[in-house]
Amino acid sequence: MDEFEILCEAAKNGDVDKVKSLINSGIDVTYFDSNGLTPLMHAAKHGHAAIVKDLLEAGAPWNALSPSNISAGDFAMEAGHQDAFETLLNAGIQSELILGTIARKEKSNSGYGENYLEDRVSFSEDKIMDSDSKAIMMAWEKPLMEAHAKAVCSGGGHILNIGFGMGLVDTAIQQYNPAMHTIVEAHPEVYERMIRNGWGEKDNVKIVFGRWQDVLSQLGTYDGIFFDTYGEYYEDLREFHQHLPALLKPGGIYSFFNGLCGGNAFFHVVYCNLVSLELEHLGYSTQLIPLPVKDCLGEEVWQGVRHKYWQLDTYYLPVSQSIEDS
Ligand SMILES: C[S@@+](CC[C@H](N)C(=O)[O-])C[C@H]1O[C@@H](n2cnc3c(N)ncnc32)[C@H](O)[C@@H]1O
Repeated sequence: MDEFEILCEAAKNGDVDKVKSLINSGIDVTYFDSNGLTPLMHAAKHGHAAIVKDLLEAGAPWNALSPSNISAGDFAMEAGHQDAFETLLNAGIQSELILGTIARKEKSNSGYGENYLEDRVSFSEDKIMDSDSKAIMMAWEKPLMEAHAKAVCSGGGHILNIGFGMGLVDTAIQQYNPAMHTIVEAHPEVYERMIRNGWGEKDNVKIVFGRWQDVLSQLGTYDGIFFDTYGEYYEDLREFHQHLPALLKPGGIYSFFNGLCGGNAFFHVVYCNLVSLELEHLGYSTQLIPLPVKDCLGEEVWQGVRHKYWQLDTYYLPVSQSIEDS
C-alpha cells in the first residue's frame, strides 16, 4: 500500500493517530483512491467525525464528488452519522460564506447574468427553453407554484411576483383575488407573451417590464412577495434579499423558488441553511416546508432538456417573515 491508500484505510478505520501523523508529514489530503473516493469521504461514510474535522482543517475539500456525484456530506447523511454530517455542514456553510464574499467583490466588475435576456426563448405547453436547451420553467413545478402562491397570499393585500415564466405562480395568485398583483418580468419575449395572453388587461394586475435590479424604484411595499428568476446566481438572490426590508410590509410573507443546488442532496442542505442564516441576519425567520415531488418527476419530464435542475425527492418550500411577526 502506498501512503495515500494507508490514509484512506486509516480514515475508514477511525485511526485518528495515523491520520494525524500522515497529515503532519504533509500528505496530499485531496487524493482520490482507485474507486474515486477521498479520505474525507471514507471518514464521513464510517462516521469518524474527529477525522473528518482533521482532514477538513488540513485542506480536504468538503464538496469533492465521487464518480456517482456523492459528496462526503451525502455519505454521512445517508448513513445517519450526525456528528460527521454537522462538521461537514458547518464547513460547507463557512466556505460558501467566504466564496460569496469573493463573488460579491468580483461581480462589481463583471456585469454578468445579462446574456440570457438577449437570448431567444421557445415556448411549448409544458416548458420554456433557452437557446441552449436549458429549461427556464417547466410545468411539473405547477403544484409547487400553487403552494408558493398560497403562502404569499395568506395575508391577502398587495402581492409582488418577480419572474413570470409560464405564469403558473401568477395564475395561482389570481385565484386568491389580491387587491393588487404586481409582476416584474425582464425577458422581452416572455413579456410580449404575457401581454398577448391578456395579463395587461386584468384590473388588479400591474406589469413592470425590466430587470428587478433596474425597476426597484417603480415598486412599492407588499404583503406577499415571491421571487423566481432564471439566468441569475445565488448572489442575485442574496442581493434581492437586501431589498426585502424596503419591499415587505410588516407582517408580510416572503418566499422564493428553492432550487438551490437541486442536483445534490447535501449541497442543497448547505444552501438551505446558508440562505436561512442570511435571511436571519436581515431580521427574517424562515420555515422550510417539505413537499414530496418524486411522483410528479418521471424521467420522461426531462426529455429534450439539457440540464436536470432538480433531482431530489423532496422540495423545501421557504416561508419567511420578520422575526418580530413570526
Ligand atoms: C423560472 S421563470 C419563473 C417561473 C414562474 N414562477 C412561473 O410560475 O411560471 C423565471 C422568469 O424570470 C425572468 N427573469 C430573469 N431574470 C430576471 C430579472 N433580473 N428580473 C426580472 N425577471 C427576470 C425570466 O425571463 C423568466 O420569465
